Amino acid sequence: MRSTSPRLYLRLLLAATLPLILVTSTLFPVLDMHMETRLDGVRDEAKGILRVGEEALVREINETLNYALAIAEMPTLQQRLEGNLPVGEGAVSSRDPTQLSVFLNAFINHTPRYSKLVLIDNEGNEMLRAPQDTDAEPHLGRHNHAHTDYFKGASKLFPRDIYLSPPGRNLQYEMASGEAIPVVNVATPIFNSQRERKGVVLLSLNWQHLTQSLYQSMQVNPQAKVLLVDAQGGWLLTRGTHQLPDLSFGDDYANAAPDPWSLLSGTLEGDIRLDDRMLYFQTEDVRTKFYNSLAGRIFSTGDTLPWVMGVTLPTPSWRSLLKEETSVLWFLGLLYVTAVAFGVYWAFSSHQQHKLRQNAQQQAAEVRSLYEGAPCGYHSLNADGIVIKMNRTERRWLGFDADEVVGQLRYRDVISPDTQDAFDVAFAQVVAGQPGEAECTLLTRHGDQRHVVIQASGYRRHGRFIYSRATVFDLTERKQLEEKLLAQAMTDPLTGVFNRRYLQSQATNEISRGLRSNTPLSLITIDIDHFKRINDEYGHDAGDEVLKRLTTVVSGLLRQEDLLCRVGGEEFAILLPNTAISQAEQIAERIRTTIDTHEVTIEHEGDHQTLHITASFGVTHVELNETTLKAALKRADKGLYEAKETGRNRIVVSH
Ligand SMILES: Nc1nc2c(ncn2[C@@H]2O[C@H](COP(=O)(O)OP(=O)(O)OP(=O)(O)O)[C@@H](O)[C@H]2O)c(=O)[nH]1
Repeated sequence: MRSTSPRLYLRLLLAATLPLILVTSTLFPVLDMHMETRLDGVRDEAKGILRVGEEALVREINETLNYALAIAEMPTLQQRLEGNLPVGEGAVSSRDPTQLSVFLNAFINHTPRYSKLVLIDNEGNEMLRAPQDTDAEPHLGRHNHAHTDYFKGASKLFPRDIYLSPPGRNLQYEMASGEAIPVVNVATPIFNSQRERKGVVLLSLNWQHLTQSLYQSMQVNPQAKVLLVDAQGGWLLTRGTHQLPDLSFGDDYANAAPDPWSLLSGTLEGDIRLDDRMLYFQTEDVRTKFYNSLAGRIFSTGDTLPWVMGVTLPTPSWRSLLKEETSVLWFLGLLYVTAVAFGVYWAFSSHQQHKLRQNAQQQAAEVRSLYEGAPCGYHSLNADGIVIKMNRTERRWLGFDADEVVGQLRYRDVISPDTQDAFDVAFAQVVAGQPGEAECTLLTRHGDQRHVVIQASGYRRHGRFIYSRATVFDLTERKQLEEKLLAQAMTDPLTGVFNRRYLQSQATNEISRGLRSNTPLSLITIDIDHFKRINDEYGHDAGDEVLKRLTTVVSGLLRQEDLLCRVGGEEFAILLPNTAISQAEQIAERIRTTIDTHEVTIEHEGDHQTLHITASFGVTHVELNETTLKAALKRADKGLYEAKETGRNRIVVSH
């Protein structure tokens, strides 16, 4: 339990976090695509607004160019320049009362995009000015424009070519109604009908008016913010950006916003993300981008062209996207909850499975331990009798390691030759589908023998024998016990010699052996004389002692193959294989003499008593055609009886 709980917690944690990661990683690209689509929409809208602004800008500039050209080609204007001497010192054109002057004044007054119109001769002298009440620029000494950029620029141009003074930081200011307004000067040369250069006409474009019309045209979306910067990063509008609201004309946008500027200045067209806004921009070069214009070529000086024009619009945030896509949110939530539910189910079920697996493993280990350490042997054999499995107990009996038996050992080879037949029969039964059992002797690696009984059955699949499963019980102890019990059953507990039952069982063997070898078999019966007296005089224990001593003495006089048995209380019998009756008589005599001369010392009432014992004997032969010892015993007893009757301590042979 100590190790499974953290495992469960870990699984639950995984169940909660993995779905989140999976769902997010699956749906993020979809939402991201949504976001991209929105951004594309914003980009398209910005492009559209920029297009409108660009048209307004180009229109304003083009109209100015066209007006400048139209004025330059007015015959009266050319005549004015040809027919009059240049205006001298103090003789300003604003006081010219001619019809031309009236016309031009009216034109300027009714077109607010222009702040002034100036007619300049070839020497730079101002010939005419409209409106008349416009003060001459303070930097123009004596109304001479000879040193101005527009005069110098336009003086070299061909007909219909235009000079555009560089706006931006070079914006020129002039006073109008007491305030300094920025202007952009547009100048074009004036030629007469003989194509002689006669002077220059200057038209000043009120930049404030232009930017105003830009704002009006571009603020289709009230959230749109306009950007117009010259090539040096000079700010060209009256209002600032969303991020830099304090910017005003001529300010250094490049310095104030270096990051966007580095991108703006290096690319012709594109978009940039500025925090929560998108800036769409493109370069505008009014020198080349003109249409519906009568102008030839357009020139300018300085390095402030082209301008960069742009518009910023707010970009959608993730929050706003999700707010709009509530169905997606619901779907996400549902998906996540379902995934977590599945995850939790998985965590619990796999935890349960883990526990079951652990239990199964534990049980398997227990079964394996029981199999290996069982007090009996287990083994499995394939159809060829090769060991495919054997438990530790049986391996230990045989003295082999696992790798020496599995797939290596033919089980029949460890069975003693005399029990191999029994094994073969039982194994054949098992292979045939019957249970088989055989008592065999196993030959161990160390040369020992082990008596076992093997009980086996076969494992079959689709009616085919696959392998046998055998239980091997060790019979050694049982055999020993049996032998012990048998020995006990056949032995006289007092004297340790065999009893009557054993004598009778062995007699059959000895009779048949004698028959086979054609050798005689004799029998002696012995009965201690007056044994009752010993009991009576010295006690039963003393009698027992006498019986034991006598047995020892008699045993010492016999051969290995002779069989001494106690057949009654104080009566003994000796079966003598390969012994003729005459030899048996001699043996009986030797025993009788030994007993007679052998004194037995016993303890009686604290004293040592020496007893003289004698015994009587009956001797007979065993007929080899008899199957039991019954008749021989009877004959011997007859002789014994006779010996008793005739005085004891004697031998009587009965034939
Ligand atoms: N101490 C002892 N006495 C036994 C045992 N078995 C039998 N006896 C005794 O042996 C005696 C046999 O006596 P009897 O059959 O009358 O014969 P006997 O006294 O030996 O006299 P004879 O055979 O005629 O010489 C009995 O008193 C039995 O009680 C025994 O295992 N131990």
